[in-house]
Amino acid sequence: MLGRLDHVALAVPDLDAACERYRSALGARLSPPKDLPDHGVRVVFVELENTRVELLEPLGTGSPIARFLEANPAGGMHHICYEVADLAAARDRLVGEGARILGDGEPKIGAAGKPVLFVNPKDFAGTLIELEEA
Ligand SMILES: CC[C@H](C(=O)O)C(=O)SCCNC(=O)CCNC(=O)[C@H](O)C(C)(C)COP(=O)(O)OP(=O)(O)OC[C@H]1O[C@@H](n2cnc3c(N)ncnc32)[C@H](O)[C@@H]1OP(=O)(O)O
Ligand SMILES: [Co+2]
Repeated sequence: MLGRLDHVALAVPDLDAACERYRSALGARLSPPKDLPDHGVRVVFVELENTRVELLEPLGTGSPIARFLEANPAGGMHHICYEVADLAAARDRLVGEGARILGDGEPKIGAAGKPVLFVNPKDFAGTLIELEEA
């Protein structure tokens, strides 16, 4: 069911500061910042040869990463995102395996313009998983 690793996401308290650190200390290639009000985040991608790292800052009130940053004020690894060929089939399979899909269970359009879903971290070894249709 699993395709390639699309991204690893880091929640950061200050996106501009994180970008500057990645740019100057690591020589990283960064995407332009993008606001995703539907998801409550502002995002920049660090482009790598084999995958991407997603830097996330809270946007607006009720951001899903706000509480994470309260618990981890310096930031930290927030989720991993796997590609799947068929998101509805992947969701149905996971639900059949007893995993809980977050939200209303319906896909939303993610930062790459593709449908995404999130799986409860309590059902996957404490790691929040995002599934993205390839
Ligand atoms: C889609 C756009 C973009 C993209 O790539 O395309 C993105 O990736 S946007 C990413 C931001 N969106 C989301 O994360 C959506 C899914 N997340 C959620 O619905 C919530 O963040 C949720 C349910 C995972 C946690 O909600 P909340 O923070 O309100 O809950 P608590 O603080 O009460 O935590 C409950 C419990 O879960 C543990 N937890 C929270 N976040 C994580 C995490 N990222 N990884 C692992 N575990 C997490 C937290 O420690 C609590 O554990 P407990 O043992 O009960 O103390
Ligand atoms: Co993501």
